[in-house]
Amino acid sequence: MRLLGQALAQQIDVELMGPAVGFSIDQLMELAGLSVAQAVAREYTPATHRSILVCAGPGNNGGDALVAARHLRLFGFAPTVHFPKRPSKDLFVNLVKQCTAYGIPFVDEIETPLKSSQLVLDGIFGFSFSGDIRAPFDSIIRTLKASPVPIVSIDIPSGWNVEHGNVGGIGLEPEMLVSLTSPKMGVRGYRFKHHYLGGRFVPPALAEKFSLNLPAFPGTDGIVRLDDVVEGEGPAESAKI
Ligand SMILES: NC(=O)C1=CN([C@@H]2O[C@H](COP(=O)(O)OP(=O)(O)OC[C@H]3O[C@@H](n4cnc5c(N)ncnc54)[C@H](OP(=O)(O)O)[C@@H]3O)[C@@H](O)[C@H]2O)[C@@H](O)CC1
Ligand SMILES: [K+]
Repeated sequence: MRLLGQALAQQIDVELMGPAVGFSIDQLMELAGLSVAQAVAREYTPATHRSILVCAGPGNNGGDALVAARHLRLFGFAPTVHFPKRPSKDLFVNLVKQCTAYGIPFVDEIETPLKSSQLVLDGIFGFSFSGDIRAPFDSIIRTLKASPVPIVSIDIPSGWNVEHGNVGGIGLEPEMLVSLTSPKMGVRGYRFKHHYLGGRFVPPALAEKFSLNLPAFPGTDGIVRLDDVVEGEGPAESAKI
């Protein structure tokens, strides 16, 4: 697999929604979030991990988390959402409405709900994260790091540099990662207990154009389990992007 740096991940995102391919963000987010929920349900059951604290950030990684929360509810889990910084775009307003319509509660702080959660879904930051972690997410990430509740991260563990990984150890340390499109360079060599690839939406021609070398998704599944250690190596030019 070709591991993606920040600029390349963003470029592929733009091409998926560009004139040649024509996806809308709502479509991609629905498929991404559904695949995250499917991966969670593959490894955890409502019998053992019913209460899931979903932490949603201000970008599309947060949108994926809201979509995943809705599907997890349908799969028999009981998600609770913390979404402290909400974009005013219709997409996010409607995702919140949908979660509410499915009976999913929103909470203003995480300390209390974390105590009664069996799993955390980390949709705080995705491939556009950079720099030092700003409030309120700095304290959210500190609280999650101090908790023994296992974490599932969407696309990249929050707080990790997309290309250089968990710099300074400030990021989350999830036991499961669901990479989207293709794993990011920052997770190279890192061992997760469970690592899936989701987001089965890349047209073959686009995968070929960017030499993604994606694994086959089995049958009708939207997810594929990856080896525990990401061994993928980008072609020389990905390091420069
Ligand atoms: N093609 C695909 O694979 C698809 C991928 N998808 C998903 O989209 C994700 C990428 O989404 P994205 O581009 O919206 O960025 P993402 O990282 O969620 O949020 C960035 C925001 O966070 C903030 N922020 C940044 N740094 C910060 C800091 N240090 N400290 C504090 N805040 C910080 C900053 O917000 P601001 O503070 O400016 O309001 C910025 O705007 C991707 O990972 C995948 O999950 C699918 O939905 C669709 C198809
Ligand atoms: K994340």
